[in-house]
Amino acid sequence: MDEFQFIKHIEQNFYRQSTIRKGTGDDAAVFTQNYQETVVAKDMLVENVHFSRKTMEPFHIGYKGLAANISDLAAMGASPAFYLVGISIPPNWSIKEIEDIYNGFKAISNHYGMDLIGGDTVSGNELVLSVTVIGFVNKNRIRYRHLAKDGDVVFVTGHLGDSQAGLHLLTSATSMERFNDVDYFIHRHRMPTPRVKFSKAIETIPRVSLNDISDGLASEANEIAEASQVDIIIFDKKIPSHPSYNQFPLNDQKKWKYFGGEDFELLGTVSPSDWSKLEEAARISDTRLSKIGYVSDKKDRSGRVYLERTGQSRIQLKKEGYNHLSR
Ligand SMILES: Nc1ncnc2c1ncn2[C@@H]1O[C@H](COP(=O)(O)OP(=O)(O)OP(=O)(O)O)[C@@H](O)[C@H]1O
Ligand SMILES: Cc1ncc(C[n+]2csc(CCOP(=O)(O)O)c2C)c(N)n1
Ligand SMILES: [Mg+2]
Ligand SMILES: [Mg+2]
Ligand SMILES: [Mg+2]
Repeated sequence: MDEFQFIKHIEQNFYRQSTIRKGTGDDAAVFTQNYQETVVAKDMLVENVHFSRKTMEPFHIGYKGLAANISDLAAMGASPAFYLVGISIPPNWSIKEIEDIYNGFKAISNHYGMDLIGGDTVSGNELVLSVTVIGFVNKNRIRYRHLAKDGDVVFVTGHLGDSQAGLHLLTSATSMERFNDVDYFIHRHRMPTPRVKFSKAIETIPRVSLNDISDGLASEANEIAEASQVDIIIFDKKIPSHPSYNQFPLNDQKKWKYFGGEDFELLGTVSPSDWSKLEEAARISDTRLSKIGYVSDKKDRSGRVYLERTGQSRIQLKKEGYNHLSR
């Protein structure tokens, strides 16, 4: 199969989005849009950085590559519509394996009614995916990070630390039989759920600041605090974790839930007067929701995040976490 046959092979034969005028098959894609805001994001997945052939099957690579991108749309309040895929294919990957990556894309794109409308195919030494997603959101419902205000409630969806726990189970030398809920943690690592349902369910709330957790809670909370120029206080004991999470070494538990990343949960802030609406949205979207802290209303704020631990002094939670260029 050559490059052009490959493209023919992965093209969709019908489109779900009615706004599409031209998908794949010309020099570029064309879609029409009139009243909503268009939201665009790109995230890459690189062999031996984001995954190894030991930790992920090809299907998972495609699934997670698109899930990470959809998560950024959810973090802006946008509904996913389109995606484009740049792929560099090494000679030692079979066409069957590449097809399975695309089966991963198809599985999750199907779920959100998304269409593949373009991309690029090249050969290379390592498998690299560069995915671009496009979504839409109503003008006054964009969930910028800079929207946090004094006195807001700080919340997070789901459980934190699961993804790195899953990676640990996949890579550590100790036998998996020693652990409970192995399949759960591995699934959370390989096939994370972007919180689109929750993001749509909170549409009735006028102001929410939101960030998705790709680099860890500490990093993402600092991004909200810096962008909004507020101080955030987080309660250590309120961080939600899976009932079996306490089976891992204490140090790892702490490391993964604050600095691990790849959980793709949503972290945000909302006015206390809208908290009950948020709870209702969590209920109807079947999403776990936890109140984990608050935005300080003191005057001397500096865009920092602090961690409150029972019986111990308050410490600053620095912007540490997964960082590609920390060298
Ligand atoms: N190489 C680049 N060129 C142009 N803009 C970039 C580049 N890398 C990142 N950005 C932009 O910087 C901002 C922050 O990107 P970042 O990747 O940190 O956010 P994210 O996608 O939410 O996190 P993550 O990649 O950890 O999932 C975004 O606006 C992004 O588009
Ligand atoms: C084999 C293997 N080794 C390490 C990791 C951990 N990891 C890689 S990228 C990342 C943060 C998010 O990246 P980005 O900022 O690009 O979204 C994390 C936690 C992994 N998943 N697989
Ligand atoms: Mg990114
Ligand atoms: Mg993000
Ligand atoms: Mg990152």
